Amino acid sequence: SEPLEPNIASVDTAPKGSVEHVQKVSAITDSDLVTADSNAADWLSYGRTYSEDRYSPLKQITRESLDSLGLAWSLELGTKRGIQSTPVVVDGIMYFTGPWSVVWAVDARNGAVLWKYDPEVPTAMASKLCCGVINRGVAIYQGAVFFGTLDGRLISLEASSGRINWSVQTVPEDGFYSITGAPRIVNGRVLIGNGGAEFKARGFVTAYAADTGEQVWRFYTVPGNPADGFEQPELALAAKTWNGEWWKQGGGGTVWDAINYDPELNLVYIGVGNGSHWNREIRSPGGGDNLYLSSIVALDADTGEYRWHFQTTPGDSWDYTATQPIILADLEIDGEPRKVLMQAPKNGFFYVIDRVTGEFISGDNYVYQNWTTGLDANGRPIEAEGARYLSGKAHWLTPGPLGGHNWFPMAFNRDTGLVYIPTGHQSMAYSYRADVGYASHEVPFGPLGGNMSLDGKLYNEPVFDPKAPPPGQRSGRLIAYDPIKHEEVWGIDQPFFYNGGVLTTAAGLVMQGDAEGIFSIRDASTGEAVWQYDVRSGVLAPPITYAVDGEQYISLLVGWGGSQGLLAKAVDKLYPGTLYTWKLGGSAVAPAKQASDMAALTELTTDADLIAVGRGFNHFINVCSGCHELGAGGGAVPDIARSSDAVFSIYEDIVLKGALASQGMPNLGAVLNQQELADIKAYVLYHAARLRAGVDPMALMAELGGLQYQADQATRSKTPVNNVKP
Ligand SMILES: O=C(O)c1cc(C(=O)O)c2c(n1)C(=O)C(=O)c1cc(C(=O)O)[nH]c1-2
Ligand SMILES: [Ca+2]
Repeated sequence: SEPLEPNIASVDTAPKGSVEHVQKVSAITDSDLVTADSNAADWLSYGRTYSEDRYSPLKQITRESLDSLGLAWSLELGTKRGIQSTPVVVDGIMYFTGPWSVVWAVDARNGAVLWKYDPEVPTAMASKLCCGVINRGVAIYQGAVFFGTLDGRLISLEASSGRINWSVQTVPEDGFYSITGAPRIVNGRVLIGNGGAEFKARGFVTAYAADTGEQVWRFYTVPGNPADGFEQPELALAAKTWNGEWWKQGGGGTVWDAINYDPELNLVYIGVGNGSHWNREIRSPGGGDNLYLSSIVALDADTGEYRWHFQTTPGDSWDYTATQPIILADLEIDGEPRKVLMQAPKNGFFYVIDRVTGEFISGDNYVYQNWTTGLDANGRPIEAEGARYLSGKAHWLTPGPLGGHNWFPMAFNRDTGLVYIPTGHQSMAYSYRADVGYASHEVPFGPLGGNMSLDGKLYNEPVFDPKAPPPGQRSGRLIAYDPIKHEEVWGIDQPFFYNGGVLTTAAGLVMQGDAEGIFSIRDASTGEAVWQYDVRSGVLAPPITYAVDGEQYISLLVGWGGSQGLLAKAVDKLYPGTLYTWKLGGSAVAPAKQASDMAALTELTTDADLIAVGRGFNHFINVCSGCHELGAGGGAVPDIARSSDAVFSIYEDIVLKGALASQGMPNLGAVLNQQELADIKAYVLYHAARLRAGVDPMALMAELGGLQYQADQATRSKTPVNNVKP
């Protein structure tokens, strides 16, 4: 018999989807969350259970029954921005987030929308985000739906109606903080982190009482100014690993994705991000490990007090965050049962850590990396010569700042013992010249400010590694990794760098959507694709599976965007964001009508010099790129490089006078002057011309990084070019 019925309080009398039904089934308790593993039918929290292994016990959909798998329903979401959310499902009611932190409640049997809540994030917020207007999901508990907003609010909604219970501002309002990650529920509290370490942030995670929104505890990941005193005793110790006046730039260490909980140990595990600035030499001159950057930190769930930490990348200089998803598992290692946590952070090593003590068990490369020659017996990286790029040369390092693995959830299958990881291969020339310094203290992003370029060759002599992916080349690979034998069991190469998160099931299946717009179900033991469906837009989000009324469903949110979607297209046709759901015998037809070919790139040309183009690129990144995905095709937000001549003819009115303010394009008259606007136009037309000439988009990014640097050099003695405040 298959475990297809939820073991949470079900309602027999009220019809599914009615207020009475939703009220009852969304009244999730702590015990429902602790026993979520035995509730095969539902998907109660971000990673399905507290272990966040994304392993579903459902097995109605098998290799054998796949022949009859078909679309049950689909729902168009009216957006063309990136979608990363993991839906949660309880007794046939599904909740998820879309772009701009909008929340949806739908009937999981047919896609009927029960309610939708738009927190009305100010559109100007887009310029304070590294990676698009994305959100990774909600938490449900005691009749409420919790989620974070891009502008830093944590909101509780009534699950049955979408009406607001409470809302709290979780970050300083004047900063560059944002929330993209999903909240987690721990013992009556809602835990939420934030992002912003590419700008100017000091990381922290906060616990709020689920019923009132009152703050219970907050844990800062990096020390502030010692003169102000330390909020937590271990920060005094941590401060000894920092130098200079790091607090002026916040230090970084944002907790923007992984938060796990082990109910038995009553420990919370947080994944801590990169430094701000990226380059330690600027952030903390003279060195230091810079605790707790790029670490996994264990906290007491009740008090938020520090218990232990494991630092994956001491003294991070590469944006090697350790925020990547964490999976809790019980493994037998050298004949001993061990309670472990597993993570594949950006730095290219797959870690198995004792989650009771923080002891390092193993760390192996899951992708090619060249910033170390390996790890020592305690898991500390042995840095390769030149890895800190202080030599006056540009060092071609892999992984680059997008990591060997980013936020895309991996999955662990207890039956095969394998971890399925969506990995990526890419490099960057990290480079620094002390004589250049930073032009901007607001935006320490890769190519900005002249300390790093995307390929470095225009101003610092590059040191290349022939084994690392060369400039402009990025690819993906879904791997099945054995955490005990330390080996890849199978791997599927993928042409594009970013592909979707992963789900695995007790039927021996692994599921993932990819950047080409194909959703694949694979044999978990061999990787063989046994079923595929064309979802027609690049996929970022992970699939989930659930059961209602004895039928198993698979759902996947589709919508291309995020940090890669801002730069590069996935497929040539643009479809609106869509939620697809399949079941055995499903015969629904996918919506077809709204597909549109991309508008052609403009053929207008520019006679501006390359310095103006470099300046324009700089302004574009600071002011425009939060919304406009240049050259990528555009979606709800038009691609400026594909504007019509008519649009270009009123370009100044649009940007400096608010001609399209009613359609969401802010009036930037107070932000940009006419010269800056002319530079941006020069850049846009240059970009379009280079793409029309067939230049690879990633190689073009590298070229533009160099032009930006030259422009910065040219204007450095006069006005800093990087000081535009959005
Ligand atoms: O340092 C940060 O605060 C921060 C935040 C985020 C985010 O909130 O999405 C990303 C990153 N860093 C980051 O380094 C990164 O590679 C990244 C990729 C994405 C994405 O959505 O595709 N977000 C983020
Ligand atoms: Ca980052």
